[in-house]
Amino acid sequence: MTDHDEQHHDQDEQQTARVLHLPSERVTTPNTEQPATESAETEVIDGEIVKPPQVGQPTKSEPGSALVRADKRLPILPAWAKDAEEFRATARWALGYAGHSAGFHAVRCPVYVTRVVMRIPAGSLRMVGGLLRWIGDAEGLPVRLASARREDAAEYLKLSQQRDGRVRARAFLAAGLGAVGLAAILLGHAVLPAAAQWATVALALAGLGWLGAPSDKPIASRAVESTKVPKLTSGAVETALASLGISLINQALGKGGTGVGFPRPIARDGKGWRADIDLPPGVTPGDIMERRAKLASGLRRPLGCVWPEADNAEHAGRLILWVGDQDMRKATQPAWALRKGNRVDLFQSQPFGTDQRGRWVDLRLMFTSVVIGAIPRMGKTFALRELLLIAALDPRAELHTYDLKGTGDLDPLEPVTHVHGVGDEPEEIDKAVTDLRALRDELRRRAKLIRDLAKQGLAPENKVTPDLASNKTLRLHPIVIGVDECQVWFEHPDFGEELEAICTDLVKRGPALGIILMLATQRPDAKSLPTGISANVSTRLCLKVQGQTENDMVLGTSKYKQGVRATTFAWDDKGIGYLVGEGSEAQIVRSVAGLDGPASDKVVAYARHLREQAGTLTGHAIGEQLQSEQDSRRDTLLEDVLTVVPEMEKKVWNERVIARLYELRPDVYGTYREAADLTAALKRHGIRTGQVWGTTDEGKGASRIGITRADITEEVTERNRHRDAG
Ligand SMILES: Nc1ncnc2c1ncn2[C@@H]1O[C@H](COP(=O)(O)OP(=O)(O)OP(=O)(O)O)[C@@H](O)[C@H]1O
Repeated sequence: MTDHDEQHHDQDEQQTARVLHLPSERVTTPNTEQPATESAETEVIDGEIVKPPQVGQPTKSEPGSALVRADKRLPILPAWAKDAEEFRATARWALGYAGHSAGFHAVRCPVYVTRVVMRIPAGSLRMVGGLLRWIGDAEGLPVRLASARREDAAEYLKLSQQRDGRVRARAFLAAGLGAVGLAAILLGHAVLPAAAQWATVALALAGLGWLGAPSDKPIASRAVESTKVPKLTSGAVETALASLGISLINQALGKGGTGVGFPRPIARDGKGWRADIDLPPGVTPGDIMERRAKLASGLRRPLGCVWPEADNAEHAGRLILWVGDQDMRKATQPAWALRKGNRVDLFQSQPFGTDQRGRWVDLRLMFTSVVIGAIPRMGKTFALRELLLIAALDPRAELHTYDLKGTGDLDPLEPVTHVHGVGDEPEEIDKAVTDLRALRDELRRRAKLIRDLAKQGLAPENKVTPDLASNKTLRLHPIVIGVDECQVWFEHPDFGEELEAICTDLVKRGPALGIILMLATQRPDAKSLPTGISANVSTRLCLKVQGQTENDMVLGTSKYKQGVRATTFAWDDKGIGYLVGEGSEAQIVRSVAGLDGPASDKVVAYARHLREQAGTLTGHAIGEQLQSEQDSRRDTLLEDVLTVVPEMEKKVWNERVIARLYELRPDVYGTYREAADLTAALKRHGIRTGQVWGTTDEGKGASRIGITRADITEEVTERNRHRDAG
């Protein structure tokens, strides 16, 4: 997307301004990148050629003011203070932490009191002993003894005199303080209320008890040790890194090594701790991510809490380690704004899932195409169905849903979908072929229409705008096609190539024209997800996969090398995957949990209600069947009749037209046996047949049922005129 596009989109958003959700992070940002291709590794996609600096040469100073420096400014406020949701989460954590400590100590109060009482004698002795040692100048004793051992009479005499003076002074001071203390006690006893007196006595006894506690056994136990979420410390991180068995790290952490760097303090980030780590030279975040389970073991945390990531904005050795308080797969997700139904505008970003920090990640479906890949049972269908549910909540969107596995996972969408295919039986494949051929024609119609509208200044970016999509007469509403287990189509022996060609076209040209293709597959390889499609798709979601090839097939070339590895997900990480949105960095996202069949039914019920109000229920949703391939061929009946009846033949008997039609297309017109068949077929096109005069092969004149060519010409002309206008 160009800047211009984005500006326009912003305008669109302003025009249709309606706050649906306050995202903390947008997935959709302007995309200037070309989709990854197989050759992307060797191609310069974007950027300028920069001469590498010569070693040992002085680097040129940057032009401009001496005050302008390339120093990186750290944010004034920490991330958690800038986002309302995060602020609340952090405050909740702090309050919880304080509450826990308070509760912990409150429960142990009787134990603490007993400990204090038991330690009062020892405390008293310690206090008296300390006082006597102070008055007797005990600290000077070793020096005096040393001078006595050396038999240095002069020095000993000097030290003794000093000691005598000090003892005298301290004795007086102690006696004075004692007298003042006694007077204060008597005064307090006379003037203070009884409660204050008891409190003072208790405080004094507590002080004695505290004094009597051995230093290795404090009176209060440590509350933090018993909290479920220990603070992440640099020491813990280093221990965990050292447990990974990476020799470069072990060298760095060993004696005389450089250690690992912590460019900023470990701090709270959302519902967890974030550590930015400079790994030793030669170690990449990918090396750590591969050993996520070992890292979790080293940190003594559940696997679902430990999320190492590469920081692509920094150098290749910078790791961001986020350690959540709770296992991501068990953490309760904040409520999904669309769960109870909500009108949606597909031109705006909608909440799709939550990241590790529990923040919503939004996705804009318009102008995109989606591929979802994962091994079976990881939540692929749930994610696809969620996207279709979001689409269903925009009453303008026309849905085409294909559940090629045939288990009915997409059936909840039946009340709103325009075309619904289930399974891979021949008639279902026929239906899909017919539908996709029609969609290809629709794509062409839209391309032409957008071109015309752009000339009139109505489509400034040569793509569908919210206004154009809402204009019913233009028929530029969003069309959303969701296909689960799409490999069934592309591997089909007869139609595979054709379906692949159409889908490739839809992925490439569809987004600008308001056609959104979403494909999900459990076997992301070149056959089930053709490269023409995988290279051009703009939004990718990859749940757990087994290897690098599948990873890069779904997420884009080189993603594995860059450290974006969906192979690191565990078997229990259901619904958790890497999401690469349009022009945005890969991020870990968990799709909406608990969006099962009954929950989907509720969303669909609302979506249907919206469509009933908007009058946009069509096709399968209102019981209309998609015209079969044969039916759609009959659409060319009028043209075919005009082909077989030359202009000079004004009127022709039905039987003769049927014979000629059969010669033209035996497979289509083989079912026409008598004149009435043609009469019935023409009637569906609004054409009436009647008695017409003609001559038999033997030259005899007769009146039989036939057509008037002019009626058909008129109807075809009229229809073409309407189609062009539409
Ligand atoms: N966001 C999520 N949070 C928790 N569990 C989830 C989430 N998404 C899906 N699941 C669970 O994962 C399981 C598998 O989901 P789903 O049927 O979508 O997998 P699939 O990859 O499509 O499997 P298959 O290939 O067999 O169709 C379901 O039981 C579902 O409850």
